[in-house]
Amino acid sequence: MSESNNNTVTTSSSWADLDDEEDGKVEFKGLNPSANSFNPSSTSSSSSFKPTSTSANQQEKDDAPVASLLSRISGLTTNPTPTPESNPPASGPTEPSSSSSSVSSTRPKPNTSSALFGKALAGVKSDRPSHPSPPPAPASTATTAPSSAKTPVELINNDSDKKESKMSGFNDGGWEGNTQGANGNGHEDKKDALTDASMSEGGLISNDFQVEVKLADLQADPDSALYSAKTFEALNLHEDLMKGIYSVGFKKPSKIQEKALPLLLSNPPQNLIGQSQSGTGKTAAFTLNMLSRVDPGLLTPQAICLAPSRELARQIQEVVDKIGQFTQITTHLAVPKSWARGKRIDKHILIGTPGTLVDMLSMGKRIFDPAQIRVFVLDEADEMIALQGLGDQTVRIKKMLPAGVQNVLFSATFTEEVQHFAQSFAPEANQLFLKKGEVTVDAIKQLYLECDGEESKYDALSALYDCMSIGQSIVFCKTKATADGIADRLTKEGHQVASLHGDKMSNERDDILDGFRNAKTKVLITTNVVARGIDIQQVNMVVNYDVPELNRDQDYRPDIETYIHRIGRTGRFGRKGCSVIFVHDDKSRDDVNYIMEQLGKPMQKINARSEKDLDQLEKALKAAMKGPN
Ligand SMILES: Nc1ncnc2c1ncn2[C@@H]1O[C@H](COP(=O)(O)OP(=O)(O)OP(=O)(O)O)[C@@H](O)[C@H]1O
Repeated sequence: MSESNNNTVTTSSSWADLDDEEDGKVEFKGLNPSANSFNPSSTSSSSSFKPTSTSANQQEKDDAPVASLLSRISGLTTNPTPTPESNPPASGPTEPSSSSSSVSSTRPKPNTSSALFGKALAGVKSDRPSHPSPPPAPASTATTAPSSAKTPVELINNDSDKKESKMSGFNDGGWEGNTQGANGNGHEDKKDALTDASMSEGGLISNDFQVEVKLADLQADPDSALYSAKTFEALNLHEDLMKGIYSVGFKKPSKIQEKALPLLLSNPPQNLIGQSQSGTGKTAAFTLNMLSRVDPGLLTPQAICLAPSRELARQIQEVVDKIGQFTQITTHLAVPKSWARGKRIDKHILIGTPGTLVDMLSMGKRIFDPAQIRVFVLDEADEMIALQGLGDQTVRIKKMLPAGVQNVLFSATFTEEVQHFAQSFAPEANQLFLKKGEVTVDAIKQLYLECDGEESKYDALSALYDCMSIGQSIVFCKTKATADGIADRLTKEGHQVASLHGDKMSNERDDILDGFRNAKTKVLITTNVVARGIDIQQVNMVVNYDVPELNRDQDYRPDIETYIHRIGRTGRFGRKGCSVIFVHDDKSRDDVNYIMEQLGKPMQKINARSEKDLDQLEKALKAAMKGPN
C-alpha cells in the first residue's frame, strides 16, 4: 500500500473496536478540534461573515436582486445583528448533466443524454450495443481476497496523525497486490477539468459562472473522499466493464470504490458493509460487483439490489445499464406494476423496492428462481434494515434467498444501533465505516436562516427563489401538504417549481423527477422521498424548509441521518453545494443546535430580519454555488 494510503485508513481488529462508545467519543474529539468546546449558539452569533474577495467581485458582476430579496421578506428590519462568519468556500467541480430516463419494466436502451453521467456519455450509442464477447464466468473477474479481509476497516478523511492502526496483521497491502501498477501520484490528468461552459452545451443551464473543475486534483488529495492512489485498471475488472467505466467518464476510483471493490470482488464472495459520504460513488462500487458476478449466459435473475424509493431504484438501474452497456447483462426494474404474475423474468439483475420483491417472491419460483441469486445489495442500507423503516420486508426477502448469497450493504449513515442490525444481517462482513464527525462532505456549505415565524419561512423561501434557480435546488418539507402548498403559492407568484411526493401517481413522479434532471424545472419542492441517493449533479442548493424529525414513541428529535442525506443531494462528487435550514421558533432553534452538535460542524447563521445578513446570505449562496474564479 502506498504511503499516502496508509495515511488515510485505519484498520480495526474487531467489530467491538468500532462499536465502542468511548472510542467514538475519542474519534469525535480528535477529528474535530472545535467540537471539544463546540457551542453552536455562540459559534453562530459571535462570528462575522466575510465572503472571499474573489466571490465578492464575482457577485458584483452578477448584481443579484438583493433589494427585491429584501422587499419580499416579511418582517424585515434593518436591525443590526451579529453577522456570521464563514470560511471561504472551497473550489469544486461542476459537471453537466441532462436528460431523463423512461421507466421500463425491462432493461432500457442506453440513453445518450443520461442525466447521471452528463457529458461523459457523449458518444454512447442510443441503442444498446451488441457485444460479441460476453464476460467470462464471474470468478475470472474477481480478485483474490486477503486472508484478513473479514475485518473492519475504517475510512478516515483526515490527517495521518489522527489515525491509528487498531488491527495487527492487516494493512492495505493485503490487497495492494491487486493494484500494482496503479499511479500513486494522484496527479494523473489535469485535463479532466470540466468547466461550467459544458453545462451550457446542452442548453440546459446557462449562467455566467466560470467554475473550473479539477477532479484530478480532488482525487489526489488524501483528505478527500474522492482520493485514490490506485486505478480501475488495477482492479482486474472484465474488459467490457472497463469499457463501461471509460464510457461514463470515470478516470480513477473514489476512496470507497478503491477500498470496497477488492473486498467485494474477492473469492469466495464475502459480505460487505460500506459507509461513505453522500455523492462519493457507492453506486458504482456495488454496480461493478453485481456486473462482475452475474453469468450472462444464465437467463435468470442472479443479483438483487433494493432501494427505499422508486426514484432511486430507477436511477440505480440507469447506472447499472450504463456501466454494463458493453456486456450482455440485462436489468429489470422491480417496482409496482413492472411485472406480471404469469410472466417469468429472464433478466440478470433485479433493481427495485422491497414491497415488489416480496410480492414477486411470494409467487414461489413462478416469477424467478430465488435459488439463483448470488448477490443481494441494499443501497441506503440503514433505512432498508431499520426496524422503523423497511426492515421487515428486507428480512423477509433475505430469508428466501440462498444461504450463501453475498450481502452488500451501503449507506452514508449507520447509527451505532443500525450497525448492530447490519452486522447480524450480513454476518462476517468486511466493514468500512467513517469516523464520527466525518459523515458530511466539507464541500457542502451549511447555513441556517433565522425566520420570524412559520409564515415568514415562506416569505424567505420566496425571496430566495432567484438564488435557488441560479443552478438547481431541492426544498425539503415535513409533509406532502406543505410541499404542495408551497409549490402552489410559489407558482402563483410566477415562479417555476414542481412538487414531488409519495401521493403522486408513479408516472407523474417519474415525469417530475425527469423534468428536474433535465433542468426543465429548477426548483423541486419535496418530502423525504428524494432525500436519499438521488444524484443530480447540478443541484447546488438544498433548503430544509422544515427540520427533519424522528418521531419515536412521541419523542420528537431531529433526524440527523435524514438531515445528512438531504443536504447530500448537493455537493456531489466534489462539486460545491450549499444547504440552508430554516429556524423559526425555540424548538427548531434547539433542533438545529443539536444537529450542529452531533455533526461537530457549526453552521453559519443568517438572520432573515437583517438586511445585512440577507445580503450576506445571497453572497454566501452564490459563492457556494460558484466557487472561486
Ligand atoms: N470514480 C468516479 N469518477 C468520477 N465520477 C464518479 C466516480 N464514481 C462515481 N462518480 C459520480 O459521482 C456521483 C455520485 O455517485 P453516487 O450517486 O454513486 O454517490 P453515493 O455515494 O451513492 O451517494 P449517496 O450516499 O447520496 O447515495 C455520480 O454522479 C457518479 O456518476
